[in-house]
Amino acid sequence: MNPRNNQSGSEGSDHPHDAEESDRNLSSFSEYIDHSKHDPEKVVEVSPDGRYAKLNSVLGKGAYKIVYKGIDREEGYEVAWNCFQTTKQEYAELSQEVEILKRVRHPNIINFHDCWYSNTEFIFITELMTSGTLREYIRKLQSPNLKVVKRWCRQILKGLIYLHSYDPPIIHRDIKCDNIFINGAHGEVKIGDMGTAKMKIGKKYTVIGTPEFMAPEMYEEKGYSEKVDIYAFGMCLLEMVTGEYPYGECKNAAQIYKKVTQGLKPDCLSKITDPEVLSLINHCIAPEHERYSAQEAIEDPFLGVEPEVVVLTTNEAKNHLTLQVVFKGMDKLSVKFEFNADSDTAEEVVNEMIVEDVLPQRYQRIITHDINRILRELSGVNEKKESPGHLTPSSPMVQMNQSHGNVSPLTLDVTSPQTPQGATTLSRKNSNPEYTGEVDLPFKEYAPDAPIEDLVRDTAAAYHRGPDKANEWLAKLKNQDIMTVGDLQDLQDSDWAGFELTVFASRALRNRLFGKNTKRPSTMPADDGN
Ligand SMILES: Nc1ncnc2c1ncn2[C@@H]1O[C@H](COP(=O)(O)OP(=O)(O)OP(=O)(O)O)[C@@H](O)[C@H]1O
Repeated sequence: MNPRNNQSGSEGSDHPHDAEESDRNLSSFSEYIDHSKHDPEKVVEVSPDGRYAKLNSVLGKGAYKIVYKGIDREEGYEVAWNCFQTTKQEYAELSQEVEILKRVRHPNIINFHDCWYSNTEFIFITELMTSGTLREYIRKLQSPNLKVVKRWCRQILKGLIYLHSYDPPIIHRDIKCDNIFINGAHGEVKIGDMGTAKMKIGKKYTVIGTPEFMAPEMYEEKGYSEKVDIYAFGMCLLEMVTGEYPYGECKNAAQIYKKVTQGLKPDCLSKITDPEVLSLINHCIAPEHERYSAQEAIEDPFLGVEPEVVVLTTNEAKNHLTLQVVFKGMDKLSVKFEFNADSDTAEEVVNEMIVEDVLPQRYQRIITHDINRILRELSGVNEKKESPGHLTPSSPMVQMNQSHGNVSPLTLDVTSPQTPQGATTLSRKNSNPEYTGEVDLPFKEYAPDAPIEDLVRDTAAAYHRGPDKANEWLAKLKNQDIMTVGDLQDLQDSDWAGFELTVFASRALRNRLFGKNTKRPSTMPADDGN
């Protein structure tokens, strides 16, 4: 960057003084002008607050906007300086949208930094992506291998899960490979062109999205949901694996419209031979009511988000374990639970977590199998206690934090994929803004005469169970004349078995009532602090 040109609002800041100064280095003034006109590092405009500088370098042009390279002078980063032609009135109408965009922060979504209006242009500053769009990459790589495709898909879907988790969901409306950007060095993928959908509507263009990527319901003008992004994602996946633009056989938007509204799939779909890829695409481009959500798509077998069970802690006797189901490829998504090897079986515990909607059914076999494997390995360790040298680095035992004493059987921390929690206009459905995983619930103090409803409804809500679940638990407790919290507090451990609650419900309620490390009935094992 040339500091001589850093003058605020200077559309070509060629002040005569600069020219005189430049004479010392250049043979003539005209040569300087010529040179600077093509100097990509020349600052040609500065933001009203002076923080951002637009450089003389066009990164790309789309149907709606021109994007220049820019510099964040406060942080020293390169940024993208986007110019979108619009009226001041339209800009003012976007203010709410802009506030939302500023709050959107996710590693797989291009950051929106700032914006203002200047000379018929809505100017906004976003994160700069260095390696072009996914579309360009696909053309370059010809047919990228499936490992790369999976990595891209997971990242796109993580971005969509994030957007759709807002309440109401943020709908991108124009997902396509040209709007997905890559940062070369690490193959990092981010969704771009955020928020321009509303601007394009403002401009009264007949088509909001891109016909090839638009779900049938978008043509119908009856309203649509965030599922339109999943349809578009399905079309992106089709382009990634075939290298062809969907509906390439159509000559114009009208032909595409006809095919899409008749439910006819793009011709290139027939070129897909991998059954897993085909199945995922079909789930994404299915009619709206059958279509995957972003969460379901990322859990599809093709993307290989397979659960794995790891041992977090164990007592010395290796019969009280804290286990955690971790979903590979899904950051921080986990289900943590206590397991008593003397009284629990893997089959029962997994089954209960499925009944309680903590785990999706399709993982039943693999998780049960994994827990049994851990139990086998642990009993093997018990038998070979005298010779512990047999542990290999890959053994789950190596991940174990040995604890001394008993692990509380009451702890149950769960973060499940389906944890919607209603909220105000624009809050995240997930209670934790960072998706940091576990929901650690402290016990809550209840007066002994508090109605049992208070405890049950609180606990159900805390573990993201719906009112139906809470009513089911309540009915079972009331059947046994449990009317107040005090009635439960007085019980012995063995009494809980009589309620016919699932292990999950029982543990959740007891966890809430007695806490992990604090109050507990005298009959329960002493806590070692784990
Ligand atoms: N954040 C960015 N970093 C780097 N280059 C970018 C960035 N955003 C846009 N570009 C470049 O600018 C070009 C135009 O941007 P974009 O496609 O978003 O414009 P548009 O008018 O909204 O698009 P469309 O025609 O798809 O509606 C892109 O193809 C890309 O080359």
